[in-house]
Amino acid sequence: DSEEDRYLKDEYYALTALKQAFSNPPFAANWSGKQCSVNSSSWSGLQCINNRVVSVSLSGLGLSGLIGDPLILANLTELTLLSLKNNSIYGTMMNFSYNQKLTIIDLSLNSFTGPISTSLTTLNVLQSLHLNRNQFNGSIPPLNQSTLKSFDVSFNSLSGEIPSTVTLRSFGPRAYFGNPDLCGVPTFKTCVISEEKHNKIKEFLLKPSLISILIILDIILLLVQAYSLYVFYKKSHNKDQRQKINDNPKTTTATTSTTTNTSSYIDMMMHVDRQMKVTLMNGSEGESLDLKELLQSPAEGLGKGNFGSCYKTMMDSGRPLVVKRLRNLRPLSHEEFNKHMQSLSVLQHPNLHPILGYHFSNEEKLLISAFATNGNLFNRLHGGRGGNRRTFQWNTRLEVAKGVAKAMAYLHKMTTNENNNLNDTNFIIPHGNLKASNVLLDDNDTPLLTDYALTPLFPPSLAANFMLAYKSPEQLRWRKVSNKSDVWSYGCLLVELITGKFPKYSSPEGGNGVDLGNWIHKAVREEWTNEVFDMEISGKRKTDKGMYMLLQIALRCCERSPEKRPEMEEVVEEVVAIKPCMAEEDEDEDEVEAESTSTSN
Ligand SMILES: Nc1ncnc2c1ncn2[C@@H]1O[C@H](COP(=O)(O)OP(=O)(O)OP(=O)(O)O)[C@@H](O)[C@H]1O
Repeated sequence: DSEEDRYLKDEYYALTALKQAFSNPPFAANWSGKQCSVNSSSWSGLQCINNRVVSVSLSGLGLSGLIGDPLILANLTELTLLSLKNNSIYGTMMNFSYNQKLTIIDLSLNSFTGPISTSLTTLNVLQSLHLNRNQFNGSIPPLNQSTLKSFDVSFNSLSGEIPSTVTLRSFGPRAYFGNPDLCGVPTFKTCVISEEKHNKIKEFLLKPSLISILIILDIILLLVQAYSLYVFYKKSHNKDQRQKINDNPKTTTATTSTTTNTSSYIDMMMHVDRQMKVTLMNGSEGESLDLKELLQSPAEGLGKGNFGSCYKTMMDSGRPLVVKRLRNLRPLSHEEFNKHMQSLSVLQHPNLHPILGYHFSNEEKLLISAFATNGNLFNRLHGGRGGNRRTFQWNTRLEVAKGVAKAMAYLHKMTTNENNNLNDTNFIIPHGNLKASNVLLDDNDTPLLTDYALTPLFPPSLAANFMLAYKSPEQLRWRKVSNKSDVWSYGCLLVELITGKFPKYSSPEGGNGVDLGNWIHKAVREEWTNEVFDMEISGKRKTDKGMYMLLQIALRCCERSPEKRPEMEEVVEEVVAIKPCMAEEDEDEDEVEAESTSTSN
C-alpha cells in the first residue's frame, strides 16, 4: 500500500465505526464504496480535499447511539469541521488529540455526558466550540487559544470555577448560562463555599459513612503503597550495580539530561506489572530479557524526546540497557505493533542500533536496546565546549559520516529492493527522523543509527510535525517522509558535523542555531567557505582536503530540489573515498608519545 492508500483505509475504518455507532442512520446505504474521490464525496455529510476527509457534518439527522470509543475519529487527521449538532447521541466526549486541524466543533443539542475533554486545549487552530445543551459535567478545561472566537457551553451540568484564561473570560455570561454549579467571571456567581456545602463537608468528616470509610482506607492504602515503593526504590538504588553506573565516567557524556526521572519510572513499573512480557526481536534469541528484572533494576533518565522518554537501566549481570517508553502512538492493535516490530528485526547492519525486544500492553509500549557507551553525536559534537571536552577529531568525524551514510543507504536499499523479504505492506523504511541525537556512539565512536523507520507507528500529523529535525523544503510543504528527504537530513547532519553549528531545531538559548541545509549554500555563495569549519578540526593546521570534499557532498545533499540530490548509495561511494588526514594521525601519535614520556618521567 502507498502512504495515500493507508490514509484512505484508516479514514474509511474511522467513518465506518462512526456509522456503526448509530442505530439506523439515514445515510447507512449512502455511506458505501470509497469515501472520497479527490475533492468531492458521494457520502452524505462529507467533504474531501485531495482524497482526505476534511469535514463531517451530520446535524439534525435524528441520529441516536452511543459513541463508546473516545478515539473513534483519531484517524481523521485532516478533519477541520465536525458537526453532530441536534441529534440524540450519548457517551463521553471524543478525544481530539489527533485531530489537530479542527477549527469547528459542534456537539450541541445531544445527550453527551461526562467531562469536557482536555484534548480540546491542544487544538491550536480551533475557532468555534459549541457544546451547549448536553449533560456534560465536571469543570471547564483551561482553553486559551487566541483563535477561539465562538464558544457555548450553556445548559449542561458543569461545575466549579471557570478557569481565568483570557480566552474563556472573553465570552459573555450567555456562553455559560444554565450550569447552576458554575461560578466565577463572567458568570455573576462568586466562588465561595456555601454554608450548606461547608456543613455537608463537616458532616461528612465527622459522621463516618461507608463511603467516607472507604475513602479514608483508600488514602491510607495509597500512602502505604507510596511508602513501600519508596523503600523498594531506595533499596534497589543501593545495589552494587548502581555503584557501577556511578563509577563509570562515560555515563555522564552519554546522557542528554543527567536528571533522574524516577517518578515516571516507578509509574511505568506499576503499569507493566500486570503483563510482564518482553517479546524478543528475531536475531536476539540468545538474549534473556526479563521485564521484571529490567524494571526493578536501578534506572536513570536519559532524556525526553518527541515520542517518549528513555531510561538507562543496569541488569544484574552488569549489562546496561535502554528502555524507550513510547508515547503518542496512533491507535494500534497488538498484532499491528508486533508485525511492525518483527519486520524491523529483518534490518541488520553494523551501523544500525538493533532493538533487542519490546513490550506491548494497553498501558505501555516499550522498546529495549543496548546502552551506547559514548552517548549520542549531538552531545559529542556540542557538549563540554566550555572545558572538560574530549576532542572530536576530524578523522573520527569522517568515520561517523561514513558509518551513517552506509546505514542510511542500507535502509534505502531495503525500501527499494524488490526481492527483500519484507512482505508487510505497511512497511516504510526511510529513516524519517535522522538527527544528531539519533546517532549513538559505541565505545570506539562507531556510529549507530537509532529510531529508524518508526514513522508508521505514529499518527501522520504528529509524525509530520515532530519527525525530521532537519526538515527538507518539500517535507515542510507536503509533510511526507521519503528517501530524498532523508538525503537532505543527511546533508544537514554533515554540515553540523563539519561546522559544529547548532541546528535551528535544537539550539540552546543563545546558541545561534541555523537552518543548516539552507545556511550552508549561503555561506559558500558568500565565499566564507574557509571560515565555516569547526575550529576544533581546522584551527591548529591547514584545513584538510577531505573537509572540502565532505562539504561538497553536503551541498549536493542539501539541494532544494529533491531530484537534484544524489541517492544515498552514491553518497556512500563518495564519502568512503575520502582519505583520513595523515597529519592528524601523526599528531595523535605525538600526543600519545608525549603522554607516555611524561608518565615515565
Ligand atoms: N540506546 C541508547 N544508548 C544511549 N543513549 C540513548 C539510547 N537511546 C536513546 N538514547 C538517548 O536518550 C535520549 C532520549 O532519546 P529519545 O529517543 O527519547 O529522544 P530524542 O532522540 O532526543 O528525540 P526523538 O524522540 O525525536 O527521537 C537522547 O539523548 C538519546 O540520544
